[in-house]
Order: sequence, then structure tokens, then C-alpha cells
Amino acid sequence: MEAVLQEAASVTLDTNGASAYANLNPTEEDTVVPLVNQTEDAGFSMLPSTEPVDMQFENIVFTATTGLFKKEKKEILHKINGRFPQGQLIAIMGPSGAGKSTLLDVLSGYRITGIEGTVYTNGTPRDLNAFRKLSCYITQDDRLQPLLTVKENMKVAADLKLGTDVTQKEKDAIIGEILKTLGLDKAVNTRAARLSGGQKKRLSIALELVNNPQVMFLDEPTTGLDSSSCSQCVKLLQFLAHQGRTIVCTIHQPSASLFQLFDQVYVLAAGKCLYQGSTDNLVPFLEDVDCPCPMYHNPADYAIELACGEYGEDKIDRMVKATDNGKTISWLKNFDVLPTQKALKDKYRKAARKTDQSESLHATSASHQLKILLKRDFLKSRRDSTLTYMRIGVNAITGLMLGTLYWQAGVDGSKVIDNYNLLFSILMHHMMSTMMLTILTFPNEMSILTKEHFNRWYSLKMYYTSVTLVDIPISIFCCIVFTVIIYTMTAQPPDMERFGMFSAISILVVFVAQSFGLMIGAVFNVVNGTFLGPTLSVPMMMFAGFGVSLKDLPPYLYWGSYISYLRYGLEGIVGAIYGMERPTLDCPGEKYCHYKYPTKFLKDIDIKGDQFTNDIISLLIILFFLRIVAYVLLRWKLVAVR
Ligand SMILES: Nc1ncnc2c1ncn2[C@@H]1O[C@H](COP(=O)(O)OP(=O)(O)OP(=O)(O)O)[C@@H](O)[C@H]1O
Repeated sequence: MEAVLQEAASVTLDTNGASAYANLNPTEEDTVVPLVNQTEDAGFSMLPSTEPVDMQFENIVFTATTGLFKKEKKEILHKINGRFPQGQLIAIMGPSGAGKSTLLDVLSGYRITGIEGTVYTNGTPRDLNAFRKLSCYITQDDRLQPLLTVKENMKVAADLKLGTDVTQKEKDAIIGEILKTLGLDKAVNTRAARLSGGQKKRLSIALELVNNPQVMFLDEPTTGLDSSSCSQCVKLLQFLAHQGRTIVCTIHQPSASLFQLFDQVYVLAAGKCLYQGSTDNLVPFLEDVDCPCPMYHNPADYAIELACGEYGEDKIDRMVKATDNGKTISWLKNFDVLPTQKALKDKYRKAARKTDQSESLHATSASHQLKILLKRDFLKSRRDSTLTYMRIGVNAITGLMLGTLYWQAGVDGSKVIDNYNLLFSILMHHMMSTMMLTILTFPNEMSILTKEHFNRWYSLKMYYTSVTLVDIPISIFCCIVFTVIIYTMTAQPPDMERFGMFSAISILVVFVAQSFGLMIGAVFNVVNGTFLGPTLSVPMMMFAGFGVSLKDLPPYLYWGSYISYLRYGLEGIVGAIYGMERPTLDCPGEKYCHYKYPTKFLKDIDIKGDQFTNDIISLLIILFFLRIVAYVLLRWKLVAVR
């Protein structure tokens, strides 16, 4: 085992982190010990990080801007400083609202606005893009694909985060190695949704470990875990840190034993640094500032109590002064003194040059990302069979209900108005069922997208293309099922051309409504989206020419009819049924047949029956426009949350 580790230490890490694992070929003697059985000298064959990153930050101020119209500024971090040495597990501790998550967001590069001050990596100002290639961020909530198994989740991560030059065999070796090390090898075939809290957390870490990041940020990794899972999780982080990584996590109130597992601790109170140093030095520091920790008291608890102001605000001021708001590094332990500035600069330049060589933030090409994302999305929709069957079922049942209600109305001259109502109802069905489905499901995807996109799994363009493409087959299938049922039951003209036109308009309305839902779902949460979607659809209905015919619209409102996709849908679908010189209609059992001539009906509702091509073009333009707007909004949202 020792030999393997020695060999490992000599392996140079490539930009994808692949080679660090590439030589892995564990023999029986090298058998890795699962996390649960870890001991000091238990041999982990996972290889150490080889390009350690020392972090330092100076005079960090973070100002949040709140309020939509009247902008208010609130300073959350007040000129704090600190030093996070490589190869150490660092806890950011403090009471609720102290600014722990904010500091983590700033240091990880997740927050990019409202920040002043400088973050250094290995002594030189951080280049955010280069830094993002070396680091990862693991959120407090485990944003995993619930329908995919542990192995499938890992395979997607490996396919996206390791370069295409890494072979499948090497990827499998890396995955196997990480899962074994993290004690997940017994759960490889378990879906992420069915994992325990601790396993989910370990899977979140495993996914990001695939490309061997040098710096890891974890927001409250122990939240929601029982004490044994907590200590397993922190021991794992300690092990990973001692391989040379810089691991920073926020933590609420650790028990004494958990606290001891951290190498360094950074205590915050109301955006100021109270202490920065090793866990062992906390008690001597408290004595030094004349706030001695009572005997048998957990120093972590006592530090939090002090930070909460339970023993007086003067003590907080004293501690901030003693640490010079994080500038003092004399309480840190076991960290290397930074090499000289020149050496650092050379090293940094070299690293930057290496990073510059690969222009993209992502490890794989756009087409490869799309291939993997499509594979994942198809697998997800296959697994989510309830939703797929529900979609087909809803279309079939609604088709049967409307078909029964408007039985044979399409061929009957005395039921032309009924049939017109039916055509509008069909458009309503397509609009509401697709739009609401997207509004309800997309916000859930947003949280996973935010995490994976920030951790550079793929570009937003490829994600969006995959989301767009993957739904096409099922949407068309559902629409065709509905159309066949309704068309035959209501006896619309038995003419393939008319059926084709009817179906084409229906499918386009489905896709436009889906884009409309995507636009709303990208920006708003489920509650706001559910309110906004139908509300914004009302003007679309108003301007469709149903109820109030277009010729009766006041001139100053006529513009509305140009932007209402339902107007083009209605015009196209009515044209398909009553246009193209449809022969006269019979009114069985009636003496007087008002709409014997379809042209008379078209004239009465002010719809020309020959606008099909225009309607298709207009719907296509609206479709592309909404898709682009939805993409722009999604991009904006990803930046705005930061
Ligand atoms: N974008 C923002 N706009 C307004 N206030 C903000 C924003 N971000 C953070 N805050 C405020 O800054 C303070 C610190 O927030 P932060 O989430 O960093 O605290 P925390 O120490 O992580 O708390 P907890 O342990 O409860 O998660 C809080 O009072 C929070 O309300």
C-alpha cells in the first residue's frame, strides 16, 4: 500500500484531475477500507491532491442589496481577513446569521457581486476562472438526481467532469475507488432518493471528488445527520484534507469530539472575525483575551455563546481586536509558511498558463456534454414512469371526455358553434396542461442546475438544448393520442390534409405553451409561477378572437392579437376544419341550416380560412422568440442568484 501511495505522490495532476486516479489498479493487498472502518493507518488507495492551494483573504466586505424598487444596502461581512492553509480541514463557525454561508459563498466564487477586498490563492490575487477549475462547492441540501442510482449519478459526473481522453475503464476505476473510500460501494444500485441522509451527503461529496478538486467548500455538511453520520462525514473530510486539499466548511454547533476533528477554526460574529487558529489553540486564545473557557465546557459551544453576545458585547470587541479581524495568524498551527513572493508568482504564472491552454471552463466538448445530458434526461423520463403515464392518461381521458361531449359535432351544420367551442377548448387543453407541467416541474430542476453549472459540469447552452430536445417525443406522442381521439369522436372532416394541419397547429401550440412555462419556471418559484402562468394566459385568450371577434377589438388593443399565440392557433385550427373550400354541411333533422356554408361561419367569426401558412410561421416565430427569452432569463437567473 505504501508503495502505491509513494507512486501516487509522484503522479502529476492534469487539469481534469484524471491522472491522479489513472494509475489506480488496486490489487488485493491494496484493498481499500470502507469509510466506516477507517483507522489512522487504514490504507486508502485514493490518491492525494498534488497541487495544494493556500487561501488567504484580505479586507473582505460583502454588501447585500435588498428591495425591488427602493434598493437598500446591508453590509454583512465587515473587512474580514483570514488564512486557510492547504492540507487542512477548516471550520467556519458562528451563531445563526453571523455570515458563515456568505463568507463561504464569497470565497468559493459563488457570490460575485457586492464584494470588496481580495482573495489570494498561493499568495497572488485569485483568478476566478482558474480557481473554479480547482475547486468545488457542495451545498447544504443534497442536490442529487433522485431517480438515478448512485452508480448512474457517478457515471454522469465522471463523463462530464473528466476529459474524453480518460477511458471508460479508468473512469470505472475512479468511480469504484471513490465509492469504496466513501463507504458507498454497498449502495451502488440504490436510487439517490432512497439513500439515507448521511449517504446522500457522501454521494454529494463523491460526485465532486471525481475530478479531484484541490479546494472544497461545503455548506453545513453535517446538518440533518445523526451524531455517528456527522463524525463519519467529518472524518472523511479530514482524510481528504490531509491528502493535501484545502477543505472549508461551515458548521453550526459541533460537539466537542466533532470539533476536535477540525484542524483550524474561523469564528464569526455579525460579520467580524473573533478567532482564527487551530482548534487546540482556541482555549489558550480565550484565556489570552481574558474570556477563559469554563472547565468541562465544550470550547466550541463557549465560543458560540461568546459570539452570540451572551457574556457581553465588550468581549466580542476584545476578541475582534485580538485577532485584528482575522489578520493575526499566530494561532494557526501546522501550516507551511508561504514561499517567497517571487517563487509564488512564478508558480502562479505557470498554473495560469496551464489553465489558459484549455479555454473552456468545462472538461468536455459541447457535443459530448449534450450526449451525456440527453442520456441522463431520457433515463430520468423513463424512470419517472408515473409522470409519463399520467401525461398520456390525461390526454386520453380529456380527449374521451371532450369527444363524448361534442360527439359527431364536426360534421353537423347545426352544431358549428359547438364545434367552434370545442376547437377553442382543445387549444386551452394543450396550453394549460403543458404550461402548468413545466411551471410545476422546472423550479425543482433549477437547484440541481445551479449546483452542477457552478461546479462546471456543463454549459447552460447544452443543458437547455437537452431539456428542449428530450421532451419532444413524449409531447408529440401525447398530442397525437389526444388529436386522434378527439378528431375521430367528434367527426371532423375525414381528410388527411386537414388532419395533418390540425395536428401541426396542436403540436406547435403545445411547444409554445411549454416555452411560456419554461420562461416562468426559470424565474419564479412554484407558488409564484402557478399564479402567474394562468394569469398571463388570460390576455392570450382575450386576444385570440374567441368570444370577442377580432373585428370588434378596439383599435388601441389590436396589437394584442398579434402577440397572442392562441389567435394563430385558433385561426389555424378553424381554417383546417372549415377553410379550404369545405363542402356544404348538413343539418340532420333541422329545417333551417344557418351554417350550411362554412364560408358564412368563417365570415361571422372574422377568420379567413386560408391563413394556415401564416399561422404556422407566426407560431414558429413566437416559439423561437419565447425559447430564446427563456434561455436569457435562465442565464440571468443563474447569475442573479449569485
Ligand atoms: N442577499 C442577501 N440579502 C439580504 N440579506 C442577506 C443576504 N444574504 C445574507 N443576508 C443576511 O446576512 C446575514 C448572514 O447570512 P448567512 O446566511 O451568511 O448567515 P449564516 O451564519 O450562514 O446563518 P445560518 O447558520 O443560520 O445559515 C443574515 O442576517 C442574512 O439575513
